[in-house]
Amino acid sequence: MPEALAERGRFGDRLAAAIAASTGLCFGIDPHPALLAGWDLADDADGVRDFGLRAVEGATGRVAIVKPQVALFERHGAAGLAALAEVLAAARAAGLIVIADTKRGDIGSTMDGYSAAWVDADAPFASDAVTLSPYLGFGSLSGAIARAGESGAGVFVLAATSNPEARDAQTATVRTGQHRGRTLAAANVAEAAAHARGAVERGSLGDVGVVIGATVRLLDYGIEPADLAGVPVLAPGFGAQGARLGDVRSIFGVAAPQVLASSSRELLAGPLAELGDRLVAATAELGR
Ligand SMILES: O=C(O)c1cc(=O)[nH]c(=O)n1[C@@H]1O[C@H](COP(=O)(O)O)[C@@H](O)[C@H]1O
Repeated sequence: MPEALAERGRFGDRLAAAIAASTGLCFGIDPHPALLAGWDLADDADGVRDFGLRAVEGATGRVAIVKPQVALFERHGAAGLAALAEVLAAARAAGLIVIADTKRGDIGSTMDGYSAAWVDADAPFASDAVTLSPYLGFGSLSGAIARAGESGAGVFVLAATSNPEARDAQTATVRTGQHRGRTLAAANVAEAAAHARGAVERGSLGDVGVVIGATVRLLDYGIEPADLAGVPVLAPGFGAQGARLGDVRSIFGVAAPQVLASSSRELLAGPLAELGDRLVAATAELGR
C-alpha cells in the first residue's frame, strides 16, 4: 500500500465515516464580492483569505465537509491562490473533509499536472477530493482517478450538473461502446459505480463520486437512484439555486444517505456572527 494511502486511508471510507458521525451537509466556501462586503472584507487576496478562514472556523465542529470554490480565489491571481492554499490547509488541519471545486478536465497527460497540484499527498493545494469534468471522455480521467486513489484522495466527476443549459449535452445518447444507449450523464454514473463495487462489498463508499445537481430530475437524465450504489453524490443546488435540504430523500430516493447536500451562498449570506446558527439550522433541516 502506498505510504500516503496507508496514512489517511481511503477517501470513500473517510467520507462514509464523516457522514455517519455528522450529516452529508457540504458547506460551499464561495467568496463572491457581495458576500465579502457582507462580512466587511475587501474584495482582494487578503479578503478572500480572511473570508475562507472565517468560514472554516464557523464550519469546525458543525459540519464535516467543506467545498471551497477555486475560481473565486483564483480571480485575485497568485496572491488569491496563496490565500486558497492557506484556507485548504486550515480546513484540513481542522479535520474537515475538503473538496476543492476545481472542475478540471483535460487529456490524460495534462491531467497528471492537475493531480500533482490538487490530490498528491504533497500537492501545493492538497485536498481530500476535487471535482473533475469527464466531458473529454471518462477515460481521460483514469490516470487522475488512479493517482488520487494512491494518495487516499477522491474525485467527483460531473454527471448531471445543476445548470439548466447543460441538459441537452448531458442527456445526449452514447452511440457506441459499453454505454451505448445510455445518456452521457448515466454513462458517467455507471463508470463511477464500477469503481465503487469493492466499497459496496465492504458496506462503504467508493473513491469516485459523481456530481448531480439537486435541481435536476434524475429520470430526465436517464439515472435511477439504484444506479448509484456505493457512489458518493455531490449535490449542489440547495439554497440559492432553489432546492430545499428537507427534500433530499424525495430527490435522491435510496441514494439519499450518500448525498453530500451542498449549499454556498445561502449559508454564507448574512452576518458572520450568525454563521454557526445557519449551519446548525441547515444540518437540522437536512436531518440524517
Ligand atoms: O461542482 C460543483 O460544485 C457544482 C456543480 C454543479 O452542477 N452546480 C454547481 O452549482 N456547482 C458549484 O456549487 C456551488 C453552488 O453555489 P450556491 O448556488 O451558492 O449554493 C458553486 O460553487 C458552483 O460552482
